[in-house]
Amino acid sequence: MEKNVLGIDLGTGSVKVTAVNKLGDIVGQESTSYPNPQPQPGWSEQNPNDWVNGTIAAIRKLVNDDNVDPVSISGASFSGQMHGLVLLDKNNHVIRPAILWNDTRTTKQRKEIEDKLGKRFVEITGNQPLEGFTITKLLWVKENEPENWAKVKTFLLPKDYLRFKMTGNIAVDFSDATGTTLLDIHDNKWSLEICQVLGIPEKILPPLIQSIDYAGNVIPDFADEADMSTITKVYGGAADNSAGAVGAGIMSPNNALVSVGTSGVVLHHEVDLSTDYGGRLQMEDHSIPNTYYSMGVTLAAGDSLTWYKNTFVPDEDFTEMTDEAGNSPIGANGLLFTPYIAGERMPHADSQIRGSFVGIDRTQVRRDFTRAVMEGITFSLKDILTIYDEIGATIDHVTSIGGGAKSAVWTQIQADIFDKPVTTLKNEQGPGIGAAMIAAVGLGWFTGFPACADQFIKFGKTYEPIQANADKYAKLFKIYQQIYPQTKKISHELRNFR
Ligand SMILES: Nc1ncnc2c1ncn2[C@@H]1O[C@H](COP(=O)(O)OP(=O)(O)O)[C@@H](O)[C@H]1O
Ligand SMILES: O=C(CO)[C@@H](O)[C@H](O)COP(=O)(O)O
Repeated sequence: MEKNVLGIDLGTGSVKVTAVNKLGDIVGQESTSYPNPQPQPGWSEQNPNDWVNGTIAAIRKLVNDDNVDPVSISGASFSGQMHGLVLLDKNNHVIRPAILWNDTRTTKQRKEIEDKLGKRFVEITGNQPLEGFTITKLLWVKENEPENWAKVKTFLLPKDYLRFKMTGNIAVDFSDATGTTLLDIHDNKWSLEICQVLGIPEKILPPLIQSIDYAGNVIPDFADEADMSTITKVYGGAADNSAGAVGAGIMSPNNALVSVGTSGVVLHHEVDLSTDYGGRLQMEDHSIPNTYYSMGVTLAAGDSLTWYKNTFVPDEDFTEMTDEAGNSPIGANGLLFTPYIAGERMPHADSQIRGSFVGIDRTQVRRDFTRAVMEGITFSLKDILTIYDEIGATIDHVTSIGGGAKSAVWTQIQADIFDKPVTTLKNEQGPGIGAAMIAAVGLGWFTGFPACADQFIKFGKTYEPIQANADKYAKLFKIYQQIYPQTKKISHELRNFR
């Protein structure tokens, strides 16, 4: 009988489940969307049980509509949206909605950590204590919801909660543990120094596992609900950007990953911790054992386009809308957009900045606005690539994944703005393929990730930069870079009106 692995990509907009056979062929792919409530400006939450129910619904469709035999599913693993805080009580029940990676309510807690630990925090974790990271969310609950804090037995990251519901076992994998910024990245242990200084009880720290570690079989309750078999072995899984890098074959430093999902990411493979980014970029443990990756994150990349579409173009699908933008010229007839609609993380770690359209002219039409949004998101990723340039990294090629890579118009814009060749995957779901690869390596189907990559990764088209476009974008990028410093004060003053 054919054997398959499941890659479960728990994104912010939806969960995508991909079944892949031993040859690396996708034999089924299903997804379920779920809401992302924003109860106040800057807040972003999700109900962890929506992730579980969404995954169950997607797997049921895979089994019943795509005819993936449950007994053929030898292994499953995960790619998960990072940093989100799931708090569990003594009965392992969820205490409050998860506080997500793009929730920026925690500026006060960020400052407290900076005041108490200063540079030492970056030395230990490889990261700054930014609003997005789990540690500031823990402190926020401790300070603002003492009744919930008193109930906390442990905490998990999003995909780790899903794994717990599938296997009954509690653990966090290392690639998501660095994203909490509570892990000492040098010795891969929870930092008791940070816990002590910030008053976080050691007893709530969950056990740590590697991405490729066996984490248990699917338990009968979950198998019944999802039409699965308890034969399926479950493996640790990884932070979505780690899994995305694996699924896109980013295994050397000259090839960067760009991901446009809800967030936007530029990611660089790091063989060790020798490059000191000083917290300007994130540094994370990788799912490939004993390696790391650095990355910069735009908080609202695909999220900006989704906001724009829902608000102004609700009756067209993404493909129609982005294709139409292909008929607007480079620079959208003089219109620029900054995607800071949820604040920004990198290069401007500013929870109060907000987005803007600059240069609106009465000759412009809808396609210009759509193009400006797509270009502005891409400029924000170029801003991150510029940090790598300054540090001296040699990146000569980009692999592009995530929902944004579905659009040929946008991928060409990426090639032109980055002024580098950009390759897509045949199936843009890099994180899902990466998650399936983790299960395949965990099962021992392959000797390691490089051998699995040879079989599982199928590249699509390469978009070469068009020099005339790249030259125009280089000039526009200089203008784009002036918008943040010039709108910062205005954005901050508007805070009280949001
Ligand atoms: N056909 C398309 N063309 C361009 N962008 C798209 C298309 N479909 C979806 N997107 C963008 O991709 C984003 C979702 O990407 P995805 O990788 O699924 O995100 P997540 O993992 O955060 O759920 C959306 O926010 C949207 O902006
Ligand atoms: O915060 C980060 C990475 O540090 C985000 O990249 C999240 O991991 C969410 O990812 P998507 O839902 O956009 O894939």
